[in-house]
Amino acid sequence: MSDDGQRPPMLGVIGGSGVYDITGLEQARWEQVETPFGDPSDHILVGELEGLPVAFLPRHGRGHPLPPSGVNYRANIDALKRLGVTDVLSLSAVGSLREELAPGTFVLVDQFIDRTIERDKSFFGPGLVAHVSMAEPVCNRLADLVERVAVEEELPVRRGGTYLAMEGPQFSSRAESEMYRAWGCDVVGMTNMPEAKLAREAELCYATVAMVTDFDCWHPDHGNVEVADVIRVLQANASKARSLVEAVAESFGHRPDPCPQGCDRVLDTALITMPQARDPERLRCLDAVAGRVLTNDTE
Ligand SMILES: CSC[C@H]1O[C@H](OP(=O)(O)O)[C@H](O)[C@@H]1O
Ligand SMILES: Nc1ncnc2[nH]cnc12
Repeated sequence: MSDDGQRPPMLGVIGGSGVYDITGLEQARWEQVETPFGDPSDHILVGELEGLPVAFLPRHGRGHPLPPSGVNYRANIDALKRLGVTDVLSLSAVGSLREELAPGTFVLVDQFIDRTIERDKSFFGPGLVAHVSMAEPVCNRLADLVERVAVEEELPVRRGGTYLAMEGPQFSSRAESEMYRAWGCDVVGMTNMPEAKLAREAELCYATVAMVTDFDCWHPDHGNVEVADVIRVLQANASKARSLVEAVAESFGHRPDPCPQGCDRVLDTALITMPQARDPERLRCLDAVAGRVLTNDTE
């Protein structure tokens, strides 16, 4: 932590389907990180990119053993924070719900609708209750940077869009797909919730590059989505995603600090349980996620 209380920048990258490593890391090593919430999806690849400390975590594990509902999202976010990560860039495969978002498009989503039902969605709970705002779930500072770099790299990028997070693992029925379109959603995936909620609770800046791989099942001129389509499009785009990560790391140092949106301070106003009613066991588990605001409780 620096004199002004800021943690030095460190980029965390969560790779989704088809992105199980990143390139260009110096002093790269896979590290095992233990958390009070269980095991992360895999060991975490730590190193430096363009002088910036970077941590990469494959969301489904190397080789993709974990389904979307089996990912331990709390452990993943806790582990990244524990390593010193300040900003999380999520790379995610999504289906398109819009004619103009063709496969190959990189969408910098700015909103989410959470329809997942089987996941631990909060670090907080009995013994320490917190309510963070999800009104603006994506960090604009990070998204601005990714957009600028993507434009420089001449990637087909679109700023803004709503990501519908479904439970899966089955893809949507046509009625569901049409309903998401009627709701004004732009893309559909299975993983960004509760990931974005947990990143917010952990005071991490979070942004997603949603890489469109298919038209789900609503488009009359395209067949229904299959895994093979997703992988084929992702393989065609994986090198673009990797060079985007390298370029983001290169530009990362030149940014205002602290986060203008306040992502790194949300817990200042979120805790509601009075100090005398807090559960010491819960506090111990929150050492990485919320240690900044709990130092008096745990001393
Ligand atoms: C392989 S298609 C479905 C799968 O792909 C997406 O994963 P991720 O967001 O980690 O790239 C989607 O959410 C599903 O988990
Ligand atoms: N059509 C789709 N639905 C849900 N998740 C996806 N990931 C990639 N394509 C998807």
